[in-house]
Amino acid sequence: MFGSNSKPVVGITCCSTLNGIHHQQVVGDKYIRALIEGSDVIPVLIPGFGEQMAAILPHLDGLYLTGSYSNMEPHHFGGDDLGVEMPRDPNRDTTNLYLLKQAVELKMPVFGICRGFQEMNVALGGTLHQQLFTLDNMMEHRENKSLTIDEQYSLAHELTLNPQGVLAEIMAGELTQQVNSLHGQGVAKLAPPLKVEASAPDGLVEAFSLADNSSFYLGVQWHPEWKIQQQPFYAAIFKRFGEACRHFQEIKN
Ligand SMILES: N[C@@H](CCC(=O)NCCCC(=O)O)C(=O)O
Repeated sequence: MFGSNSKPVVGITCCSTLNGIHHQQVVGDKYIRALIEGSDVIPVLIPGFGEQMAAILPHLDGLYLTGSYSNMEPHHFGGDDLGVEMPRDPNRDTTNLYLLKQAVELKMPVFGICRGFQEMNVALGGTLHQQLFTLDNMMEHRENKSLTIDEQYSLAHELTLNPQGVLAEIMAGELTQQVNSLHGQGVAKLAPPLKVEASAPDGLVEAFSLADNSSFYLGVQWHPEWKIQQQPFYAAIFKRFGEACRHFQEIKN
């Protein structure tokens, strides 16, 4: 986008929020900061205005999907509307699901976190548990909102990596890691093109990538963007995404 010697450009899709009576398009500062510091790329924000936003894709070297307190609307994955009050962001749903399918076609590197991870699964035909916390034999994956922010994002459970996955490769075969946990939904059916990269002690899918490794498509349920300098595992994931974007930048033309 900015010349052949420049850093890769990565699109970050926005959330729609209300600021007073005004609708706004926003991305959390921590997500942008981690991308700049950890992946060494130039971030560009993509507003959630639907399929027309795909016109930006030829100018990008990667796509990055953040977490959000909002939940995907269940009709996107064939789920029932449970009739419960929940934060929604239908503009983000439609924009991200469309951009994800296009990015896979282009073999563009994609990295998604928490809600972004859930969107990546649904975009390729997977489904979600809408209320993990009501299921038997599942751990509590939600944060305790009465705690400080540092406490909420502190390490919460173990993760077992797939020895054949990219995460295991990044961590030189160290198959046990620790991660934070701040979500109420989770993967029910994994989309057919995906393979499990990591799982929680209760068996929940915590990370995935494309089974055929045809492109970098890494989704993680936890929040590696939180203080990446303090967690070598988190920093290594951002570094690897940056490398994938640099490689894509080199080969795409
Ligand atoms: N709403 C979904 C996804 C959870 C999620 O992305 N949380 C992000 C919290 C705020 C942040 O750190 O950006 C779910 O509950 O599963």
